[in-house]
Amino acid sequence: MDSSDPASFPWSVFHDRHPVLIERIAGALPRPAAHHDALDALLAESTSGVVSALDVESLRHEHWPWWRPEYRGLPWGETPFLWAESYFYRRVLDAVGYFVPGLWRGLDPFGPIKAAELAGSSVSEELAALDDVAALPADEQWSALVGSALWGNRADLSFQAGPTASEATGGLIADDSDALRGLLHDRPPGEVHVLADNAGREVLPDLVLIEHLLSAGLATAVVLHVKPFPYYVSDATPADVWAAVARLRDAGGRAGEVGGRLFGFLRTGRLGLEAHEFFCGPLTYDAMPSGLREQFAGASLTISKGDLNYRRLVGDRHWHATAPFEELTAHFPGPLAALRTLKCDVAVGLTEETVRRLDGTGKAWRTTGEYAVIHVRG
Ligand SMILES: O=P(O)(O)OC[C@H]1O[C@](O)(CO)[C@@H](O)[C@@H]1O
Repeated sequence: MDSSDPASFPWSVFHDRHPVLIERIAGALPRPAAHHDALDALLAESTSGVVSALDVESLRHEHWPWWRPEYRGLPWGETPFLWAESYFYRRVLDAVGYFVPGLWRGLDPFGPIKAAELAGSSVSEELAALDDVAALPADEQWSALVGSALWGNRADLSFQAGPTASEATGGLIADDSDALRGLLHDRPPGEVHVLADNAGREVLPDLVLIEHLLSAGLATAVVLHVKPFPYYVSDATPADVWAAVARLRDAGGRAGEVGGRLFGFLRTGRLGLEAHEFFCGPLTYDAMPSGLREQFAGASLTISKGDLNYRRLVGDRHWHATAPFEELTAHFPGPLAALRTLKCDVAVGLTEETVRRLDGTGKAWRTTGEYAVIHVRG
C-alpha cells in the first residue's frame, strides 16, 4: 500500500492531516526560525517533493536502521505507506532538534497536545466513572474494563487532525471477547504483554485494565511495550506512561487507588515498561528482532492495541476484509489478542455478511474510527 492516489486514505494522511499537524507543532511552543523552516521544508518535501536522506548530525546521535537508499529521489507517495509515515515522524523529530545537543533535545514536539488532553475534563470524567465500574458485578466489570481499553483507541490525536473522524459508535464488527476472557480467566496466570498505542485517553484505560490483571491474579506480571520516542503524534512513550500513572494517582476515588497500586507495581517490576527501537520502526511484526520474539513466545497472552499495531500485525495491504486474522498473524509467537478501532484501509477477519452490510451503508467505514474489532488467536 502506498499514498500515491489522491483519492486514497493514505494520500489524505499526508495532504490533509500532516499540514494541520505541522501547524500545531510549530505553534505550540515559541520555536526558533530554524524549526519553522525545517518543518515547512519537511511538509513541502513529503507532499510535493522527493525523499531525501536523514540529517547527518542527527544520525550521529540516534541511528535509524530502516533507511532504504532505493527510496531516495522517489516521490514520498511512491514509497510504502508504512515506511513513509514512520520516516515522516523521524523527520519531524529531526526538524525540531530532538536528538542533537541543545535546548530542544528530548523535548516531545507533541508534548503540549498530549498534556492538554491529559489535563482535560474528559479525562476527569472518565476517571470519576471508575467509581461506578468498581460497583459492578465481576463479569460486567471485566467487560467495562476491556470496552474502555478498546474504545480508548478512538482517542488518537493524529486522528483528530483528520477530516474523517466520527463521534458515532458503530459497534464491534468482530467480537472474540469470550475467547479473550477465557485466555485470561480459564488458564493458570502467566506473563501478559501489552503493545501500547496512544498516550492519555488510551493508555489510561489500558493501565486500569493492567492493574486489574495484576490485582485480580489474572497475570503474574505484565510488560507494557511503548515507543522509545514521540511517534504518530500521540503514541505513548515511557514519560507518557509515568504521567498517566501520576494522573490516576492524583485523581482520588477508585482511580487514585488504581494509580497507587500501579505505582507500586512499576516500582517492584511486576509491571515492566519497555521501549524497544523496533516499535518506532516501519516494519511489520513478522520482521521483529529475536529478543522480542522470545519475549512474546513466553507470554501467556500478548494484547495489541490500536490501528498501527494492527497494520503491523496483519500486514499493511488491501486485504479482502474476510481474510482470516488467525492466518495473517500465524507468524506471531504465542497467543495474541488485538483490540482496535478501524482507522485505515486495512480490515480483516470479518464475515461476508458484515462486509456487505458495511459496504451498503455507503460510508467510509474502514477509516472513521466508528467500528471496532476484538480478534483473538489463541
Ligand atoms: O493510534 P492508532 O490507533 O495506531 O492509529 C494511528 C493511525 O493513524 C494513521 O496513521 C493515520 O495517520 C492510520 O493510518 C494509523 O493506523
